[in-house]
Amino acid sequence: MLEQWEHEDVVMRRGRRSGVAMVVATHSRALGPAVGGCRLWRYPDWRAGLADALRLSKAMTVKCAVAGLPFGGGKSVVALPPDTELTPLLRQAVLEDLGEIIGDLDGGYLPGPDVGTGPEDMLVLARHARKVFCKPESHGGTGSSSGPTAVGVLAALRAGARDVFGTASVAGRRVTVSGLGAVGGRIAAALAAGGAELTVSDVDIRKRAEATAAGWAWVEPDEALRVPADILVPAAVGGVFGEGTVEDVTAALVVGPANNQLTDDSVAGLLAGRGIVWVPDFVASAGGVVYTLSREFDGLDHDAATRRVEGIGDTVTTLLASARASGDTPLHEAMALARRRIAA
Ligand SMILES: NC(=O)c1ccc[n+]([C@@H]2O[C@H](COP(=O)([O-])OP(=O)(O)OC[C@H]3O[C@@H](n4cnc5c(N)ncnc54)[C@H](O)[C@@H]3O)[C@@H](O)[C@H]2O)c1
Repeated sequence: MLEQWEHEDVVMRRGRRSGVAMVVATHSRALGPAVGGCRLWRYPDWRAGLADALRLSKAMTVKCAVAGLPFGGGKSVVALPPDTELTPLLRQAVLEDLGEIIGDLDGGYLPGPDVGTGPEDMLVLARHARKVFCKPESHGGTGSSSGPTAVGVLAALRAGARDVFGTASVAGRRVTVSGLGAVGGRIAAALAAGGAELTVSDVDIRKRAEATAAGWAWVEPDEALRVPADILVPAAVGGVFGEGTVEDVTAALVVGPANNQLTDDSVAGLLAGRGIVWVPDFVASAGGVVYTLSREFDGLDHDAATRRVEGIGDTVTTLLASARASGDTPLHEAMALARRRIAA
């Protein structure tokens, strides 16, 4: 197993308070300290949590490199057993345990929130760790990064629309947003305000009433790829596009925040083969990390940090132009850019 790892450090421990297995994976510090969120999630077993930490930390290295950030990639995963009831006491114990591991790394891995954790949890980690990102604003942090993530996706979407349709405007475009959560909900509202014809989808049926009240069409999640659309925004879970689903996609442009949208990298070629422009998820979803590091590390104010996030649009324009010129996929171009920056 070790022979297959490209990672610099992987620390795995059973929490001494919680008894829960947890991993802190540092993929690369070639460009700077490793940043990446803390995932607190139920897994079938600890191996699945370890695999997730390895995969997600590598994705963070690429995300930071393409976004031009002087940081490396890391991730921490607390692998709760499947039937665990996460009581407030257990939550406190796992966060203290995780904080201790991060503290031992002495600033080599700088955490922030991810699936299952939020700004308040960062206060627990901060008792042990040298630096944590996204503490609540009341404690001097910048809080949740879902707003800036949405801003970055919208910049990527406009750049993609300019490339595919010749205009960045979404007025009159049929757009499907799958997943109306913290990021997808904001994207849907902004697209509707820009005149898009929206169709939305979520596994949480309560979102249907919100969507209907806003005047948006609703589709069940398993129909989201198939419904006629110009642009598809995956804003829910990963693994959306694979050999069995690429054929279903009707949109000419796919761009959204959901992490790890492809079941494997070869799917980028299948999408391109159908004439679909897919903006790599790690490019489109970098707004949160760009904003947070710009504010909390570089000390920029909100407006300046937001301008940096909007720069994701320029990155997408460049990547799509070089993909068009080379005949390679946007994924290939983005990975090549990351490799060049890491090697420089
Ligand atoms: N929040 C951020 O700053 C950020 C940054 C980078 C990437 N992302 C990624 O973007 C995605 C959305 O993040 P979020 O913060 O909005 O999460 P969230 O949990 O707030 O929202 C996700 C939404 O998707 C819905 N959903 C789950 N499974 C679904 C399915 N199969 N079909 C349709 N809807 C489904 C959920 O009910 C929920 O409403 C995630 O993949 C996340 O990892 C988020």
